[in-house]
Amino acid sequence: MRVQSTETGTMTAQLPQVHEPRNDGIPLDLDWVTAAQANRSAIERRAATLPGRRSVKKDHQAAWLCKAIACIDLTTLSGDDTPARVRRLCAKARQPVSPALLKALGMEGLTTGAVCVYHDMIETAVDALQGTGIPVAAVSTGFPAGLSPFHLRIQEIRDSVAAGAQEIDIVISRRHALTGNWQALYDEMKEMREACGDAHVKAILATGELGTLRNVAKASLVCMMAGADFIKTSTGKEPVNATLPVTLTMIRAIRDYHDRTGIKVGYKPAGGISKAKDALVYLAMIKDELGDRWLQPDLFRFGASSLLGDIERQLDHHLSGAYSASYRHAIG
Ligand SMILES: O=C[C@H](O)COP(=O)(O)O
Repeated sequence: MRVQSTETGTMTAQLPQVHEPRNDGIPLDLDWVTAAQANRSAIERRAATLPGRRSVKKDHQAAWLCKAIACIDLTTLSGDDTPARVRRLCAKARQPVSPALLKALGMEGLTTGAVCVYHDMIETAVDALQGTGIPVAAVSTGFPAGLSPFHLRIQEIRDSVAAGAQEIDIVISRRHALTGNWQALYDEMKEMREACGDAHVKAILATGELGTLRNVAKASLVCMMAGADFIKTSTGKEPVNATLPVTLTMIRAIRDYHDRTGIKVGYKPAGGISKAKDALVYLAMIKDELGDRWLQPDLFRFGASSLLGDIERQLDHHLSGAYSASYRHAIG
């Protein structure tokens, strides 16, 4: 059996990579930013209907779960990270589920989208992923608070790129959004994007600290105008991380930006996404709001440390009819 279809159309778990032009950004358009709205009650009503709306079963579900794996930034961001833990994570990224399972699903060669680590672990990860094509993403700029001196944050980006990170997850200064200083946010983001060079940059908004969905919408637009390749919800360290209302707000900003500029920016929900069924809701929402093109790793990622383990468990169940113990899928 090969898992290649979904309930609503054909989809392989790893579609051929299409290369979009990067988002080089546009001048800050304050009129557009100021006019951005987010109707919290309407967004929350819509978000509340999402989990029950689309249910995918059997082979369709397995295809969507393989798609989710291909879009995971498999993450470890702990104070007690060690090279050995990062090497185990990289082994999991290379072979996210057991060879027998992959063979049965016809998904040999499936990998996660990236491995995401702190700066100090980049070289270990690059070494462990050699020959796989799996990029290393690094959280830089004084993650998670982003409050170290600005020149050090810029230097950290440069150091992370020099160490081999192909993707840089930066954190924005929340105070710029909270005080409505959109020019400062734009300038900061632009300088960070420049420091990344050819490495792609994901702008972490830390939405749980931005106060309102309207701020989330505005900060999303400003970061895209300043050249973010992806906008990302959270560090995983805020009290509230990725949510469905925040996701609707951010992906509608992405849609708006695409409608007006023709440029596609990626989306990364991160923090607290640990269940396969939640991943399916996110994928269905992306399909509905942005379309199939965004269901590829160059435009969509999950930032997650433990989601892969639950997906593996569900795929195991799909083939064997029985649930394995979660300790069998410890990493990821
Ligand atoms: O960017 C990724 C997040 O830090 C991962 O969060 P998580 O550990 O809640 O999955």
